[in-house]
Formats: sequence, structure tokens, C-alpha cells
Amino acid sequence: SSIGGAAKRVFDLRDLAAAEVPVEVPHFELDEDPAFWMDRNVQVLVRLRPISAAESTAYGQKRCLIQDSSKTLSWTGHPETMFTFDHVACETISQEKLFRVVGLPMVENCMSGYNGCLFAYGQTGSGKTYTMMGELSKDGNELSNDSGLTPRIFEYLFARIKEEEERRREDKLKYICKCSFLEIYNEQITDLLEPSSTNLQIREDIKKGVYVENLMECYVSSVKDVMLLLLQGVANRKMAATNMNSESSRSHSVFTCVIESHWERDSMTHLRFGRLNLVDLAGSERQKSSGAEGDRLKEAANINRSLSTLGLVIMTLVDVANGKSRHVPYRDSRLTFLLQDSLGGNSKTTIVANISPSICSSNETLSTLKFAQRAKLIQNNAKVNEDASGDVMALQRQIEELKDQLTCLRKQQNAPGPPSFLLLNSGSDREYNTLAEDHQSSCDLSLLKQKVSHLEDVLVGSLRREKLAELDIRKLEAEIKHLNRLVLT
Ligand SMILES: Nc1ncnc2c1ncn2[C@@H]1O[C@H](COP(=O)(O)OP(=O)(O)OP(=O)(O)O)[C@@H](O)[C@H]1O
Repeated sequence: SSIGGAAKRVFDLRDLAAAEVPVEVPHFELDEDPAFWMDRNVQVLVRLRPISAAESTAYGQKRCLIQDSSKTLSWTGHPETMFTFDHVACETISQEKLFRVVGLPMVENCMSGYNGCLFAYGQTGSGKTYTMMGELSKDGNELSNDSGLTPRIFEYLFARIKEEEERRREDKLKYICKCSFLEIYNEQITDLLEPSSTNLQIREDIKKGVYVENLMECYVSSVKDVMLLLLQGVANRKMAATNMNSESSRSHSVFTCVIESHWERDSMTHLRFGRLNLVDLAGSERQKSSGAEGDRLKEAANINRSLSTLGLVIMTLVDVANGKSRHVPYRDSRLTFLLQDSLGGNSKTTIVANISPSICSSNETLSTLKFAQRAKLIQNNAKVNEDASGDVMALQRQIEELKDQLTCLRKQQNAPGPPSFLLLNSGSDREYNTLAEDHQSSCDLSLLKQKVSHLEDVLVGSLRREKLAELDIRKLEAEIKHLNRLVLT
């Protein structure tokens, strides 16, 4: 059916909200738009799930929402409010379609060296886990109709990796993927792949950026490898829930995959990194006041500081996007500290807001829609994490040149006569000059050696951090310029 158009209008949509018995819900096809991410870094999709048996028993088919198109829906409470998002996935959208709209482009982005993040937000039972994980096959092989975004993302990723490595065999292109899986509950981080590792700490390092200390990372090369990690993590999540008396709906899980590619061209090795975070957030029903004021905010903060800080961070980022100068409280919670790049930073981020259309969770649904509406206003600044284009490539070349010049200088020093450039000197003080400059050049030489090796460290460090800070690049350029002057005089 046409983009944004209703496939079927069985009757006036307004009747739907009041209907007590099952009626055919209109289907709105989603638009797959590969060009979306070219000039945008944040996407918000709202997903409705079908009314559940429990909701139907309690309230029949009565709805708090009616969907108007593949981008708009109206909340039918008071006052009736219309919302517009990048996508509104109706109740009949399949897992496969959802993957094609939000998962597939994310894989392509990460393979090209962008950081990517997918969040599922919503109240308990709204479909976050169904969206992110869905059904996980026991043997890790076959996906089913109910498999969610994560298994589909990795099935597609490994197929694309195979295709790309084949296509660019001449460049010796290779991808390496490593995954980790953690849970944040009560502001404590537990490693879901090694559940005895609990209370892990977040560190920030000039080379690595923000990372979780001692978190297990596993290399994966097939969808089966990933599926086994997911099954292991999900089982550990349940175990931890019993031991710690937590509920999955009160904890956040973060599955991360770092996708690194390297290839050779013009006798240089090129590197790219993309970090993909797949986040299943805690149920938002008790955090309705996320980002709200006063006591309600405090109350929410006590229940789940990470979720309420997320609301606050988003509110602040919206101010920042509007040109206000504000401190963004990333460090006030584990979740926002860990995912700061995904919010207002170097990442292409999709927020999936899950909602139930049933009248029985009308207020929670409205609060999720408001959260999603705010999130739409965040502005990220995503860039390719690579070391072989533009400035960095030029820097590498200059370092190579410096090395050549050093080798040359060293040779001249070791040669029996004075260095060749000193022969340009003439006159009575030539001998004195030669001696002085010989001393000078040996000082320069050791200084240069130190500086070049330092430069290499800094450069490698800045690349390893998966973001190429402009400041680092400017400093490197200045240092190299200085070195060039030293070598040439
Ligand atoms: N789009 C959907 N189509 C069919 N069933 C769905 C859909 N979304 C969710 N469900 C079903 O609804 C139930 C609740 O979903 P789910 O467990 O994903 O919620 P949740 O938001 O992750 O809850 P919690 O916060 O408690 O973990 C599950 O039985 C799930 O299979």
C-alpha cells in the first residue's frame, strides 16, 4: 500500500477508540528510506503492539490512541493530542519489516564506521523486549517470524561482512566483531556474560573513551555466536533477577558490538570502527515524571536514577539544541554516562518508543509519547571513526616523511665526513660551525626521535578512542609543523 496511506478503512477511525469488541485495525505500511541517515543522526519510531488478552478482559478493545498515518497518531484523552514521528509502526507491522526500517540501516551505518545506538523505551509489557530480542532460537541457527531486531541485525551483519570481504578481496578487507552484554540495576553494572562480575565501574580514558572496566568481550563471527551470547546473557539476567530480587522491567540491558574493519591500499593499513549499542530500557511506568520537576522527579530518581537521568539528559539536550548553554548531567547515572555518545554525541541513534493502544494504560502511553517527542529534538554529531581519510591520513603521511628524514639525518651523522647540509657553510668559522651544528643536530636527532614516537602514540591513541577529536588533530598538526622546521634548519 502507499507510503503513509491507510490500506483499509473499515469504518470511521473515531469509532475504533470506543469499540468494545475486536475490529479490524487499519494497517499503515512503513517507509524504508535508506537516504534518511545521510543528513540526520536521530530517529524516533513509535511502535504499537496489539491489545493483550489481559487488557481485553479488563477493558475490551477500547483504545486511547488512533493512528492516522505511518507517521502520525492521536491520543484520544483530554485534550486530544496529535503526535508526529519519523515512523509510527502499527500493530500489524512484522518484526521483519521493523528490522528493514530501523535495523538494516543501522548495520550499514556501523559497517561504514559510525557509532549506532538503538533504544527501546516504554512501560512494562509494552513490547520492548519483543522489539529488541523477540524469540531467540535455542540452537542459535534459525530465526523465526517473532525474532526481534537484535538477531536480525546480526544475521544481516554477517551476511554483509561476507559480501563486502568478497567484493574487496584485493584490498584484503577484514572485519572483526566483538560483543559484550551488561545489565544496570539499581545503579550497579553486572556482566551478563560473566555474572560473578558485578558492581563494575565505568572509566574514561584518553585512548579508549568511556568503557566498563573488566567487562568480558567476546569475538563473534556468525549469527550463531551472537545468539549463544544472547541466550547466555538472557539466562544470567533471569538468574541475577532472582538473586537480587530485581525485575527485568526495573533493569536496563546493553548489548554492544564493536565492528572494526581494516584494509590495505597504497601500502597503508586503513582502520574503521563502529560501536553498536542495543539497549532494552527499564519499564518507564514508575518514571512517568522522568524529566519532571520537584518531588516527582526526586521520587523517580530514587526508583531508577538511570531512567530519570535519561529524561533529564534529553530535556537538557533539547535546550542545547535550541542554542542554550547548559551542563548535560551525563555523569549523574550509569546509563547516561555509559551511553553519552549515543545522546547528543558521536552516534546515529534510533529511539523506539513502545506503547499499548489499550485505554487501560492511557496515562503511561501519553507519557511515553511525550518522551519520544522530546527525544526527536536531540541533535547528535555523528562522524565516521576512521584513520585513513582527510587530516589523519595526511598526518600519517607526514609522520612517515619525518621518519625518512630522521633516517637520513642518522646516516649523515654516522658518515665519516660532516653532514652534507653543513657543507653548504663556508668561511673561517666553518669548523666551529660544523662542531656546534654537529652537536645541535645530534640533540635535534634525539629530540626528533622522541617526538615522532610520541606523535605516533598520540595518533594511535586518538584513533583507538573511536573518535578523532579535532583538538588532537590540531595539536598533532602543530607539533608536526614544528618538527618539520627543526629538521629543515
Ligand atoms: N508487536 C507485538 N506483537 C505481538 N505481541 C507482542 C508485541 N509486542 C509485545 N508483544 C507481547 O507482549 C508481551 C509483553 O511484551 P514484552 O515482554 O516485550 O514487554 P516489555 O516492554 O519488554 O516488558 P518489561 O519492561 O516488563 O520487560 C509479550 O508476551 C510479547 O510477546
